[in-house]
Amino acid sequence: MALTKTSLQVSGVTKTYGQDNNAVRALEEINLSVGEREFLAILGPSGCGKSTLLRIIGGLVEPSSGAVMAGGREIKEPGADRGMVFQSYTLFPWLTVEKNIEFGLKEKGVPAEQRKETAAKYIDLVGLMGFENSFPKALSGGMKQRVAIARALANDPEFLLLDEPFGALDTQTRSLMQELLMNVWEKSPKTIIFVTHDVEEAIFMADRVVVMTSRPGRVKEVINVDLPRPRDYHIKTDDMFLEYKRRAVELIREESIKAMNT
Ligand SMILES: Nc1ncnc2c1ncn2[C@@H]1O[C@H](COP(=O)(O)OP(=O)(O)OP(=O)(O)O)[C@@H](O)[C@H]1O
Repeated sequence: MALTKTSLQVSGVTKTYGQDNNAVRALEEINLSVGEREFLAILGPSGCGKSTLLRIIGGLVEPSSGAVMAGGREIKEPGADRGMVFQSYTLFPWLTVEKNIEFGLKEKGVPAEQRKETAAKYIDLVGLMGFENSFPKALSGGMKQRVAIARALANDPEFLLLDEPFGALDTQTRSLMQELLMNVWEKSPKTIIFVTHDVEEAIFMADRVVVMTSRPGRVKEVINVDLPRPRDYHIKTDDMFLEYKRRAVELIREESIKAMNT
C-alpha cells in the first residue's frame, strides 16, 4: 500500500515502570510514523514492550517521556478515535452480541433504531448473522473476538488497536480470523496497529512490520511487506513471503538470544 498522510506519530517514547531498584525500563526512544489507513504490525519477543507501546497509543498508559500525536493532538487518555481489542475476551457477559456491539453507541446517545442498524452492519461484516441474541458464554473464542472487533468498529474509530487478539485461538481459527480481519479492513478502512509475537501473522496481514528489540523495546528494523492485496493463505508459501519471514525470524531470534543471555 502506498503510504498516505501520517495519521499517528510516536516521538521519543520511553517508558519505565516502577522506581529505583524496582524500575523496569520497558521502552526506549520509540519513533514511529503510522500512515492513514495503514495496517501496521508490531512484532517482538515476549516482554519487549509491545503491549506497553499499544497501551500508550491507546491512552491507557502514560509514557515516561516523549509523546504520541494523533489528529494534531497529543494522546493523553483513551478516546473514541481509538478502538481497542485485547487477547482476553472483554465482552460484557450480561449483554447479547447485538447489545455488546451497540454498547458504545448507546453511551454516545445514538437512538435505538440507528444503533440496531449499525450493529446489524457489523454483525454482517464479521459473519455473525443469526447470533444477534446470543450471549458471550454461548460463543466460541473466535466468535467472541469477532464480536469484539465489531464492537470496536461500530464506534467508527479512526484507529483499531489490537493486542494479540488471536493469541488464545487454535491455529485454524487463528488463520481464518487473520483473513477475516484483512477483509474487514479492506471494506471498512481504518489505521490498524496490530501487536503480535507471531512472525507469520505479522507478515501475512501488515503493510509494514515493526520489529522490536528485546527489553527495553526499541525499533530494531521496519520491514516493508510489498505483497499484493487482497491476500489469502496461499501467499504464505510464496517465495517473497518466505523471504520476509526468514528475515523477521532472524531478527527475532537475535533478540531472543540477547534476552536469554542478560
Ligand atoms: N504495569 C506494569 N508494572 C510493572 N511492570 C510492567 C507493567 N506492565 C508491563 N511491565 C513490564 O514491562 C515489560 C514490557 O511488558 P509488555 O507487556 O509491554 O511486553 P510485551 O512485549 O507485550 O510482552 P508479551 O509479548 O509477553 O505480552 C515487561 O518486563 C513487563 O514485566
